[in-house]
Amino acid sequence: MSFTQDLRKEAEPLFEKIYYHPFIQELKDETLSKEALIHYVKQDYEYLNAMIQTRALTMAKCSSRKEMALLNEGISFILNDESHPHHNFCDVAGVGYEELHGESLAPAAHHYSQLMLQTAASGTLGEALAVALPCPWVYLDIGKRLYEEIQGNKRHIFYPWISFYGAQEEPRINKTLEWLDKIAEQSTAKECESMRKLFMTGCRMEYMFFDMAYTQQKWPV
Ligand SMILES: Cc1ncc(CN)c(N)n1
Repeated sequence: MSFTQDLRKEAEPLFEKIYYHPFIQELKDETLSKEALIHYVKQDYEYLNAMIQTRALTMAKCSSRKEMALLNEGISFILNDESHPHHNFCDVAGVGYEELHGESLAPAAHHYSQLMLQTAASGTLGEALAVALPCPWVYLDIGKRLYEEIQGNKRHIFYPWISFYGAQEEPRINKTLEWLDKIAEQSTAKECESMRKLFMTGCRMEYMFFDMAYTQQKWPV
């Protein structure tokens, strides 16, 4: 089993917990509250800014144009495409997208963003890739499963969100998995352990992010 296959196996219970979080289940049932949708978009817009910066910091650690191009694709995806699922949520909630920009980060989104940025700034290339891997990987899993469950129903109110994440990022994720496997092959057991821990924490933060949106988590003081 490759390093990333091991990661995916270890994270299986977390992927399950995320999929069965009420945010995702109510999204599937088209009953998710307007407040949760709005809180999610506000926080995710800022989180994705941090992800762009994370990718840029990671790029500074690359040694080839091929590696840089892959990270660049990830940045372009966020800048040019990832507003589509946000627009879907805004349309359902009946709010304008631009109205939701500029929010300060709630505790879970703050912690997740800082973890990625700090790892990308001061960690190794492998650590930077590992901490940012749950972001596309978890959403691909959710999108595929939801797409199957709604049987590709285009009239589902969240069809644009579901179909977007069910397909778009797969080729790039596969390239990243191969890349991380190569890095792991050349790393010590201690370095692999650090990548593993960061990946698992990233998965936990994906759960926390949906929970934050669902409960509309804010700083209590
Ligand atoms: C928190 C979070 N994680 C992942 C994704 C999917 N790129 C996202 N939009 N937001």
